[in-house]
Amino acid sequence: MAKVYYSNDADMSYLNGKTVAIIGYGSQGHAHAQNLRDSGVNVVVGLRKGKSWDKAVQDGFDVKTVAEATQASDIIQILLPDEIQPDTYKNEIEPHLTEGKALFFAHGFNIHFKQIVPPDNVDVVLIAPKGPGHLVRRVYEEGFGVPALIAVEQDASGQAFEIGMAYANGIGATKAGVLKTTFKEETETDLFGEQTVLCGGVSELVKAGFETLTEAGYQPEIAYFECLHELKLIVDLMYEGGLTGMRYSISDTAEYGDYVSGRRVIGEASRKAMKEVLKEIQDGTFARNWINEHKSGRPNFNKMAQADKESQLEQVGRELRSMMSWINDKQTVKN
Ligand SMILES: NC(=O)C1=CN([C@@H]2O[C@H](COP(=O)(O)OP(=O)(O)OC[C@H]3O[C@@H](n4cnc5c(N)ncnc54)[C@H](OP(=O)(O)O)[C@@H]3O)[C@@H](O)[C@H]2O)C=CC1
Ligand SMILES: CC[C@](O)(C(C)=O)C(=O)O
Ligand SMILES: [Mg+2]
Ligand SMILES: [Mg+2]
Repeated sequence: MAKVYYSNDADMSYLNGKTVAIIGYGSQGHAHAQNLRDSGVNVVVGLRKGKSWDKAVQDGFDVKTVAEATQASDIIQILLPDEIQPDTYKNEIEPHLTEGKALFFAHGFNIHFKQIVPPDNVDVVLIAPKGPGHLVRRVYEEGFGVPALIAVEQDASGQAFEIGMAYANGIGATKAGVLKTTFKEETETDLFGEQTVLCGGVSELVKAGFETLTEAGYQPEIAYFECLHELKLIVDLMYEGGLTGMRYSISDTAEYGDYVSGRRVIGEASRKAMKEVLKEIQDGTFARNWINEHKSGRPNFNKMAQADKESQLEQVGRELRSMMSWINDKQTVKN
């Protein structure tokens, strides 16, 4: 079982006299910066000129270039998109990463796959909230916290874990619980989860269900409601009460169908495919492919994204969501 740490295990004095640079002010960046500031920590934000820069200034932060923010700080939390991090690190962070500083991440990809190799004389720590940044901020404002993972890859100071726990406390995570892991475990399980279940698995399941119904002659709008729209209702029930909670709320007819048909759809073939995906994550094949895809201008990524955007499922979805006043879909085209 994972070891879990709470507020009593954190000592904020490890951040006394220290400045934290939050590099990036997107989903995670704005939440870490604001929560730490509200917890009394001295924060600067590192960015390039643009939308996020203006927002961070508007939110009252001392905003600097990434190089200046790194220079001015003791703890540097990199909250840039993962594929951008290696170049920004090389050009703007590494030259100012002097002995005794600490490099923080919210996802282990670049350390685990050696796209960033920090010097031996700095701490390397992971604080990964298990929720999107806007939830991390909202729950903190409500007086609670979102659970997070903590991992130490390099402990140059001898205090890397304690500094990490103080940081986790500053963003509110210790109120919920902070689970100890490693960069390897966080990276591999995060990639596995998003590819096979949360993003890749669910998207393909939805597409397959929608196409099966429409090919059988059912109306696309009805297929959309049954295979995508209602997913949220079911996921919300799972989120609140696990599989048992979800099954408590659905009809017995649905529950019986769940038991007898679910495993026919996600059967041995899917489990075998999941094992293959996991192996390619573990042996670095996926990381190598993604890094090369990004470096070569993302031709396949763009092609696949475009194909799904133009699919009947997405066209019907945009139309139907425009009828739903409570949904804020920035992509919905209203007639
Ligand atoms: N999103 C999430 O829920 C979670 C994310 N993570 C991890 O957190 C990290 C950050 O992800 P996320 O918050 O989603 O990222 P976002 O895409 O939301 O934000 C990225 C930020 O980086 C800035 N940025 C992009 N390129 C540069 C650059 N070249 N120089 C300076 N600033 C730049 C962007 O500013 P601009 O406006 O200028 O583009 C923006 O402020 C990643 O490691 C991710 O894996 C971990 C857990 C959950
Ligand atoms: C599930 C997607 C995720 O892993 C996340 C928000 O945790 C990501 O990389 O965006
Ligand atoms: Mg994740
Ligand atoms: Mg991820």
